Amino acid sequence: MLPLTTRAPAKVNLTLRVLGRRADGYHELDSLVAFAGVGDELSLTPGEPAGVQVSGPFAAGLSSGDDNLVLKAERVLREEIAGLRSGRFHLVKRLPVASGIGGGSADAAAALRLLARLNDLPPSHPALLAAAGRIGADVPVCLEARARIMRGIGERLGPPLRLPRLFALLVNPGMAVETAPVFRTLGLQAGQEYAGGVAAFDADGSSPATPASLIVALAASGNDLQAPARAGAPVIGEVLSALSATPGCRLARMSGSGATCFALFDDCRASAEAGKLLAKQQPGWWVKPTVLR
Ligand SMILES: C[C@@](CO)(OP(=O)(O)O)[C@H](O)COP(=O)(O)OP(=O)(O)OC[C@H]1O[C@@H](n2ccc(N)nc2=O)[C@H](O)[C@@H]1O
Ligand SMILES: Nc1ncnc2c1ncn2[C@@H]1O[C@H](COP(=O)(O)OP(=O)(O)O)[C@@H](O)[C@H]1O
Repeated sequence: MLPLTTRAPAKVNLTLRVLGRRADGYHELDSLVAFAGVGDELSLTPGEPAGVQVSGPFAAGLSSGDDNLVLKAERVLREEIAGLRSGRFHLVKRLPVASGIGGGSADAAAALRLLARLNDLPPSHPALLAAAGRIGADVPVCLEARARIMRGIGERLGPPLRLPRLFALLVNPGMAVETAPVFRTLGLQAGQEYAGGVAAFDADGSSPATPASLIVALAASGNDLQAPARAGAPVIGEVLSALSATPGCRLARMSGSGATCFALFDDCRASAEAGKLLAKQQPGWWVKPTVLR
């Protein structure tokens, strides 16, 4: 049987506000999430022996064992849907691992979408969202991979937003950053509220209509995890400085818990030129011009 395929686009937290810490230790967030043109690719060949094979530029160092989030997604969905049909996955890993752009979450969400197709489950089947929430905090927003406000620990999703296209440059300095220690560095006790900065804009209202007005709204907000991540990985400060210094950069910020940062530009020529410049200055960094939407 022919493989089923899907893309697993990178998630970018355009803003990320921490509102407090829950009794279970997880943090309440308010984050405007968008998705990039760059991503992993996942395919599923029905009927073949179970497992995942990994290839691509970031395959090294990523396990193809049970801890791969693709296989975790399959396991969790199997617990929700008795008699689930599956097969062998092939993951082309193009996104840096543990990098704040949710590559693993995107892969898990992609696996859920492929399994839904194979088992004739509609995309709105409640088991898919239930499974997504059990796999990881970022997986629900990656299921549909459309821009929206994400709240709670990631399970409360606003309606899809029609954001103007943003011309962006994504840069990762090649340092994996674990998420949990970054949250811990905020130093919040269970039940404590956090007076972070302002949210980007009201999730239920309309978003700014032009890229320029959206960038102005974004600039008034921020990422509350940026300072704690920088404290543990000072190279993030170097990435932000390098991005801010590129001609035409309107905003430079970290995504998620880092270390990937993004810069926003007025057009695709400016983002491409900035990409060429940075790739020359820092040949060891992952540098990707892309469109966020
Ligand atoms: C920070 C964010 C922002 O989108 O992105 P990344 O940096 O991972 O891309 C996410 O909230 C990450 O989501 P995800 O990576 O799925 O997190 P999980 O695997 O569920 O949790 C990893 C660890 O992060 C902490 N965690 C995660 C989410 C959250 N809202 N509060 C937390 O305190 C917990 O310590 C948890 O044990
Ligand atoms: N398919 C996968 N892709 C990326 N990371 C994975 C995958 N499966 C398991 N992981 C593990 O999940 C953790 C988070 O990875 P990732 O989603 O890339 O991070 P982030 O959300 O910070 O971008 C990493 O420690 C990685 O080893």
